[in-house]
Amino acid sequence: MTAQTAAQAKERLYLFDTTLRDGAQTAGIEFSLEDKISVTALLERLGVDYVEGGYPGANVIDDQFFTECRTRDAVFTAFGMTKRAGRSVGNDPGVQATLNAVSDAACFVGKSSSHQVKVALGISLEENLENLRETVEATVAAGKEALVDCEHFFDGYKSDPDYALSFVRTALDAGARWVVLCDTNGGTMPSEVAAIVGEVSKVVPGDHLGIHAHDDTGQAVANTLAAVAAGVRQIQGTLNGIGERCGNANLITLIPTLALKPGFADRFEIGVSSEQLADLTSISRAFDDLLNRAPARQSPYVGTSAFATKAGIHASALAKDFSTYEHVPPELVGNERNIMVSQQAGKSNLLAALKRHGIELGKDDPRLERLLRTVKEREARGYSYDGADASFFILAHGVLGTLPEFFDVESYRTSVERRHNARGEQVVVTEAVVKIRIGDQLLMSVAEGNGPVNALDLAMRKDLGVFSTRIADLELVDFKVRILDGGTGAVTRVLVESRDGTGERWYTIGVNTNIIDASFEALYESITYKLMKSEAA
Ligand SMILES: CC(=O)SCCNC(=O)CCNC(=O)[C@H](O)C(C)(C)COP(=O)(O)OP(=O)(O)OC[C@H]1O[C@@H](n2cnc3c(N)ncnc32)[C@H](O)[C@@H]1OP(=O)(O)O
Ligand SMILES: CC(=O)C(=O)O
Repeated sequence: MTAQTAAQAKERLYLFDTTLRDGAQTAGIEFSLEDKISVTALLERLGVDYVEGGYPGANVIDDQFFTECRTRDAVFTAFGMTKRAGRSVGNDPGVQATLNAVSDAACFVGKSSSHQVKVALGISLEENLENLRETVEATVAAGKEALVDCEHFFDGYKSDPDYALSFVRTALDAGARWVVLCDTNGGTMPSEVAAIVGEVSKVVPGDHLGIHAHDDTGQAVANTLAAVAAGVRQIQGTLNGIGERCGNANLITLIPTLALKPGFADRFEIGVSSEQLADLTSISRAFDDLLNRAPARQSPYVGTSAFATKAGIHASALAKDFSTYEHVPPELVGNERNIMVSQQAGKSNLLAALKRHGIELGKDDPRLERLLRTVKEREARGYSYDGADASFFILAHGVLGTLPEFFDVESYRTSVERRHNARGEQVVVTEAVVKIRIGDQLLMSVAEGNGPVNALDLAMRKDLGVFSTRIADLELVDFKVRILDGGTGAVTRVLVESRDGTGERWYTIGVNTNIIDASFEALYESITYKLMKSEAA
């Protein structure tokens, strides 16, 4: 068999991301509308097939999201629950909200365990199947791809296999494209998943079956792989494994396993290209930055420790051949090995990042070595360029000597005053004064804001002389602060997210012991990036 026919013989696996739906059920995580739009962009960068954007009708943000957001390539999916008993689909506001959302597909959850139907819904088993059938038929009639999440499927199958299977069959007969077998409580073992999916596959074609696994025994990824090996062809999961309770199957772990490991890479293909795979580490860390949390160092494939070694014996063997202590080359997933002898790997990483920004450098260019040292020195002080690509772009141009000098902030001052106003009410007034030099011209601006950073931002952008029109559509979307333990005292890291009229979003970073100055640095770089972008345009 030639390589081409071998590739053709591979079966397609479909990746369904539920970061914005099940992930939104994670304790401690609340997505804003802007967060949801940013996560969607990350998911499209990654190359998943389906993006489940949320639950229309459940809250205002999800309603807004489904009117304001679209996906480019992925199937945009709205979530909902099957219609309630005793009313028609047309009279069920929940079902209608899901069907009326602007989306390509609708995924409805229904209970496939007879025990759950009796206890949690309190309706007859037949009514539950009827609710499912009518909901799926309405979805198909609305011109949408229909998916059904079979809630409590594995527990339901263990206690009443006939009912669990009749639920699956009803969904398919009504026109569902996918029926997704859910380990809702997350307690099923991989051997049980393999056996049950094996049984289901005897009566339902695998290319209609999906798996949705929770991580309550730390085996969501193992359960997902067991299900794929036993026949399912759609995988549900989330970025970095967030989700209800202990989380969902982690797509960031599953994707490289499916793409690189024997038993999967040779049998299946996924919609993630090798270039997208090489972006995996960056996407995972950008998502953590968006959540305002430190990435887990020991995350498989993408953690900073995933390819790190401290042991001298390992380092010596690695210097001879990296495969001695690495299960896959880190660059395949965009990570880097972290050992004393790894200067080449660091450079390769930088070369890839520079290329993303249209900067081509030779591997022997001495400026690359200087940039690598600068990045490492700054990361040791608290900078993190994985989630701040625009700041990396500016840093690179600075080190390469190609950073234009648009404007210089000669000085700034912020003040916060708590006082009584004329009516005797207590008010807090914040003000910023900024002196900006553009060539020979000195401009001074004053602004009041909600707080010192807001005032500083407004003052900086109030009058940028000849550059004012070029930043007119610049908008600050988000502002995140994290206190880092720098070892010698607390350091503040500020991440600013900006966008402009073209819809492009970029991230800049500032680090300082002083939160205002860290914010100033991130704001200044955001404006500089925008000016460089407009210059290139
Ligand atoms: C396994 C999962 O993760 S499924 C996804 C779960 N996600 C969420 O629940 C997050 C968003 N949910 C919400 O905002 C709210 O729960 C809403 C808007 C959907 C519903 O709110 P409410 O109408 O106030 O109902 P509430 O949340 O209290 O209870 C759920 C109701 O749905 C019913 N229900 C649950 N699943 C289904 C189903 N598949 N089909 C029909 N009805 C169902 C329950 O019996 C209960 O009805 P009851 O109040 O008559 O007993
Ligand atoms: C649908 C879903 O989230 C579950 O069953 O866990």
